[in-house]
Amino acid sequence: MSNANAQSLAASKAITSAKNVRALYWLGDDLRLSDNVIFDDIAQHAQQLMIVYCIDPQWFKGSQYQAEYLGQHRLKFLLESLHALDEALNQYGQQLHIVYAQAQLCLPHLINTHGINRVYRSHHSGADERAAWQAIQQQCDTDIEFVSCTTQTLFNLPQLPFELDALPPSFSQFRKRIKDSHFDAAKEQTSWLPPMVVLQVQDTLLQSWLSYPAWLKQTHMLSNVFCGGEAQGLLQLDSYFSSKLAHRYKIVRNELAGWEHSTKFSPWLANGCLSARQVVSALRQFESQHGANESSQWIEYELLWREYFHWYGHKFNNKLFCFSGISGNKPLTSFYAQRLQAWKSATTPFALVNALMTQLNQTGYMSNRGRQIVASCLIHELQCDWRYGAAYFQQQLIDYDVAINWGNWQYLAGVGADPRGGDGLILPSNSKLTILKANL
Ligand SMILES: Cc1cc2nc3c(=O)[nH]c(=O)nc-3n(C[C@H](O)[C@H](O)[C@H](O)COP(=O)(O)OP(=O)(O)OC[C@H]3O[C@@H](n4cnc5c(N)ncnc54)[C@H](O)[C@@H]3O)c2cc1C
Repeated sequence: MSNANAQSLAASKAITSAKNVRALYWLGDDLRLSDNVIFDDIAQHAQQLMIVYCIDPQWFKGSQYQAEYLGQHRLKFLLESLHALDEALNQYGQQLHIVYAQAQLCLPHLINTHGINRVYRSHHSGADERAAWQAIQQQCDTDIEFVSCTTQTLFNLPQLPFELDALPPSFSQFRKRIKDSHFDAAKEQTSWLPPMVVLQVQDTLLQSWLSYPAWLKQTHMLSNVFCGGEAQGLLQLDSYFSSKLAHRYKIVRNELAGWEHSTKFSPWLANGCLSARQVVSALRQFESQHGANESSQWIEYELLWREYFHWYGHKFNNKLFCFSGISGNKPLTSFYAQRLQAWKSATTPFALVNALMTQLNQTGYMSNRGRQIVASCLIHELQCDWRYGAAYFQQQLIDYDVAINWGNWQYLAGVGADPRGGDGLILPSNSKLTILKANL
């Protein structure tokens, strides 16, 4: 199934007229009702609906890079986002079913036992997520329709002025190419959703998936300044643009700490509680009221970095996780257990790195410049394989986003896009200490 919204939705409309649609919406990084093309399509074409989010038990097992997929801070933000969405859905007479099971295992079962004939999913920039989507399709009858739509990026694939295979090799070229392209404005929330598909609760398999372990609910013990959910994301959007902070963004965005030095939209964007289009709409409104300057425009520039990495993830698939990245050149680094452990536990010889890692460990967030510093330290000072750092960020960051995270790590390791750097921080190897000294 193509990810092109226009094409998949047009196809789904043609089929819709002929049948009664019992839809299943498998949620991922699209935890919102507003500006969500999938909910809009469901409202128009489905007669019944089941909404599911799968928490995969594998997420809590160690990976090959000695980190979990999902740490406590991420889990807390995710659960808050899911519960907020469930509450919002209740207003529509709907419910979010959170199942503790691998999607490839439980979704085909749910689809087959509940007479589902159409499945929706947001098109994901992660290779594993896309593989899971394919695996589910292969386990279902061929007359079930699978519809995948873009909800994370500004542009849809057909709106890009090039084929995905021809994605420019550097961010600067990407930015030039899309300069005159247009994306859709953010949309309002749907006013209606179809009634629920009634769950076969006597099904013992389903019962076991619905009763997820008690420890999963313990994350409220953690305190954090960030709170997940669409309403909280919209509140942060409103709060940021109600002030004049955007007029100073470029000047202060590289500060290492401070709530107001950057937008802090990333956790909500990563979980899809906010859309990039909503951010751009709010930014344009701010600029029409208060005027644009270099700083306010720089917010859109950073969102284009995000956009670039998303399409980069779509294009390069598993190369995102390769030691030699997309460049094919292996960095001169290795795996050093003790150095990695010192880095993770904030006990390196570098005070600044330790302070930043402590911040990450305690909150699940770190500023962009902080991330660049600790990543450069792991790669260039401690000479560790960059993938161990990327995997630790994956576990810890509440704004973890597969393409942005692994793309930025590749970039800093010199094996990704634009390896000579476009953001002013990539250092030649003989000046690797400069970054630490400059910030001490
Ligand atoms: C090694 C490393 C790993 C990173 N991992 C992630 C990640 O997993 N998830 C994530 O969202 N960001 C990641 N970033 C990018 C960036 O650090 C965060 O997006 C930013 O710090 C989030 O804070 P903010 O929302 O206040 O950003 P702002 O400075 O206010 O920027 C606004 C938005 O622009 C986007 N953005 C900003 N910087 C970047 C960037 N370098 N690359 C792509 N998009 C950007 C984000 O969506 C951000 O919310 C990483 C950066 C590095 C160096």
